[in-house]
Parts: sequence; structure tokens; C-alpha cells
Amino acid sequence: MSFFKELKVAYQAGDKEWYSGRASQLENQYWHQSILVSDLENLKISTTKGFGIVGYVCDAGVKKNQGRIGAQKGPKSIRAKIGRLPIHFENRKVTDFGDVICLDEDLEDCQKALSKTIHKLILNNILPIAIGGGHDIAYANFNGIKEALKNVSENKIGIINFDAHFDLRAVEIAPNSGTPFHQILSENTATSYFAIGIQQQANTKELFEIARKRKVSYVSNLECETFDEALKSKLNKFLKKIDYLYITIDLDGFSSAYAPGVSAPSALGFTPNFVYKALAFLLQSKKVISCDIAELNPDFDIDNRTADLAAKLVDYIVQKA
Ligand SMILES: N=CN[C@@H](CCC(=O)O)C(=O)O
Ligand SMILES: [Mn+2]
Ligand SMILES: [Mn+2]
Repeated sequence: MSFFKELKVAYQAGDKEWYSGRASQLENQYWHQSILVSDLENLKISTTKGFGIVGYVCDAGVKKNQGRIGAQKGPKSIRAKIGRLPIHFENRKVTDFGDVICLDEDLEDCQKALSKTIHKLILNNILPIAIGGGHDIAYANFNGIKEALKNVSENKIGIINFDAHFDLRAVEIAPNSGTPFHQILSENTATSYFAIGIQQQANTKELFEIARKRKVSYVSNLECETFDEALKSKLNKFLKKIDYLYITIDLDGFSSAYAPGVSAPSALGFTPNFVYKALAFLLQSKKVISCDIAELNPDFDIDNRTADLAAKLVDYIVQKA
């Protein structure tokens, strides 16, 4: 495809076949009835704001980070659950712009392809909702945002990551799913990063030290039992500093009771209820420029419950943005 020329990556346009569910005599009852599909080449500039789902079919970063592979099957699994959800929103146009697909473990080219996609969607007045794929999706999403906000000073762009992990590992042999925020903060020193749900037993002392040096804001999983006033006030302070917010959700930040289908599950993570409340709070700021949901690994899922959670997060973002 010429949009991705010079990149070693495959692309598949959005396909209605990916979305199915219960038939209804009435229109607009289920996602599978209303979702639109498109390819990236024929995207026309729209004056009304829309939402764009894009799949990041890549687990090369998870593999390079010594994780359990399978996340490249994530996007398909999430879409199968999205199609079946009822619709409780009006005047929202959601289009699936297809998949960028990693070839021969060429992580960097796949990331560049996703960055180009995110950039194009934002320029077309679309809020991207990227679905992964490993958490290396974050480096790609951020670079797409940065390109779209070329004239915006980097300290006006903030990142909020729902995750058990900082993902602040320094790049040693090659970038991977554990390095995205180290890469971003090294290249954009004035950009602020807030991690929600950090688990002490999932991050080394070295990672906490990197977070301190890089002035990363964070709250631990223990502070995420309820979405309380203390956290709201920290987030308000963070939101005040920035004009644009990128939200990224690593499913391994949830308790494995809700999200078993990830590379690194943990029983200690947050509940869906907590994340719903935090998301509603962040989305009402109207500063969100792009978002993604990462790390679904269908090979380890139980009764597709992690895919179902990811699909419901997509639906919730569309409702609240
Ligand atoms: N994406 C991040 N992954 C974690 C993996 C932790 C683990 O494998 O236990 C990390 O690098 O810290
Ligand atoms: Mn994680
Ligand atoms: Mn992560």
C-alpha cells in the first residue's frame, strides 16, 4: 500500500466481517450494525468529529522483552467482542481503519506505520483508539500525536498510563514493550508522564529510580482502590499543565481476576470500576487527543473475559469522549 511505502509492514483495511452479533429489527442497537469501515488511503477530511479504531497486530516487542507472545491476536479478539455490544450513544461516528501488521519482527517499521496512521487520523478530526498488540504501541501512538501537534510545545502534551509497570526500561539491545516511555521521555524531555496503578512487586528499584530522575508522577495500585479525591486532585494538577492528553491502558494493570489474558498477569491490579471512573474524569477534560488499549493476549484469556473488558473500554471511551 502506497501510504506505507518504504516501510516493512502489511496493512489490511477495515472489514465489516470482523463485526457480528445478534440480529435486530431495529437500527442502531448493536455495534456490528453501525460501525463503519474504511481504508487509510481513501480517508476524506470530515468536519464532524469521529472515532477511529486501528489494530496494531504486533507482539515483536513483547517477544523482545522476554514476554509471552500472542498479543498480535489481540485486535481480532477485541473486535469480536465489540460487535456484540449494545449502543448507548448518539451522534457518534466510529470507523474501523483496519490493521497495521508487523512483518518479520520489524518492530520499528510497524511502529512507524502506526505513527503515520495516528497522525493522519488526528489531522482528519478523528480520535484514534488503537488496539494492540504489545505496549510498544505507546511509542508509536505518541509519535503520531507529536507529528500531528508539530507546532505545540512538548510540555503541553501529557501521557497517562494505566499500568502495573512503568515501562521505563532503557533501550539496550533493541526497543521493546518495556521501553516505550523511556524512549518518549528521552526524546521529549519536557513531556509529562503519569502512571496509574504501579505495583511495587512488578518494578525493580532501578525502575523506581528512573521514574524519580525523569520526574514521573505515579500512584501505586494501593492508591487505586477507589477513585478518590486525592487522586482526582493529582490528576487535576497534571491536566492543568497540559493542553493535550494521550491515554494508554495496559490491560495488565487490571487484576488478573478481570484480565487474565495478558503477558504479565497480576492479582494486585485495579478493578474495571476504578478505571471507568478515572476515564470518565479524564475524558471530560476534552483534552484527550488519542488513546490505546494494549497487551491483550488471547492465548491466555479465559472465556474471552479480557477481550470483553477491552471491548467495553473502547465503548466507554466513545460514550464519554
Ligand atoms: N510491558 C512491560 N512489561 C513488563 C514485563 C514484566 C514481566 O514480564 O513480568 C516489564 O518490562 O516490566
Ligand atoms: Mn504492564
Ligand atoms: Mn505496559
